[in-house]
Amino acid sequence: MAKRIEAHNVTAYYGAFKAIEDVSLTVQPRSVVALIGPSGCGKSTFLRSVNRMHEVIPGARVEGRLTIDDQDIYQRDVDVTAVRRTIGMVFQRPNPFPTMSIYDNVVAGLRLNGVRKKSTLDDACEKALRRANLWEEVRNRLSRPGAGLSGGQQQRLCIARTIAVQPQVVLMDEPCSALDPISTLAIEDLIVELKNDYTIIIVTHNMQQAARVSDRTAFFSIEKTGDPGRLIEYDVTSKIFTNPAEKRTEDYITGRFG
Ligand SMILES: Nc1ncnc2c1ncn2[C@@H]1O[C@H](COP(=O)(O)OP(=O)(O)OP(=O)(O)O)[C@@H](O)[C@H]1O
Repeated sequence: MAKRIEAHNVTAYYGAFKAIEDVSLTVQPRSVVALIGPSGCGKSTFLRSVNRMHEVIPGARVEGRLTIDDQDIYQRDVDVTAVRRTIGMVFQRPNPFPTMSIYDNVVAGLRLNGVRKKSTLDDACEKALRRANLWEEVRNRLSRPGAGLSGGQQQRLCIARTIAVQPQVVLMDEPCSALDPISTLAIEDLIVELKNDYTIIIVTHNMQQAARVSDRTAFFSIEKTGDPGRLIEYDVTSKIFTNPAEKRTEDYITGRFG
């Protein structure tokens, strides 16, 4: 199920502004990669280019090659909706559909894909909620609004909604930044578990989080304001945090800059 992601010289623009330049990296299937770096260095931009969300912004475009198991997702004949279905995304703030029940939130994507059979939806709902470590907490209130859950539960609901459509890659953009420490640890445990089935890329400002959940870490940075973000160093997470090859990485992780 999980897929390998390869970026080759990915450059992304917002109109004339080049936000990231020549980013090349490979993410192995069933692994977690953390993207770290100072604000504005292009972590979210890179993340959104992996499921073709970047181009949703007017004037935004991507150059270079991005492949998912050798399929170039920017090729002209690629079905963008299919790409986004394969590559799920979890955002900074939990964003359950506010008027929908917990159940309807989880199966929303399946319904969009045309699944109507109640038993199929029921099974998928339970499976996704179990996978997201939320089933026991919500099994008796599936018809209640998703918006009535705590922040941490809402984020796990959003993860359940994302995995219900069986993506192969899950992108997470600071998924814990709005959560308390206990909910954060629950999400981190979940990320580590989900790695058994999915390829995961996570943007995080929290170095301990990157160290706890990721196999590899990519450090992005910018030289000066107005310059594009670049990938400075990409390596096994323990190496990045204990013995980075680049001085700029060391300065960042030790808090000397950024
Ligand atoms: N919609 C947009 N239109 C124009 N420029 C944008 C847009 N979104 C981001 N940018 C710019 O692109 C650059 C990279 O932004 P991005 O959000 O990818 O950085 P980031 O590393 O994720 O930052 P942060 O850690 O603060 O979330 C920044 O200079 C930012 O101002």
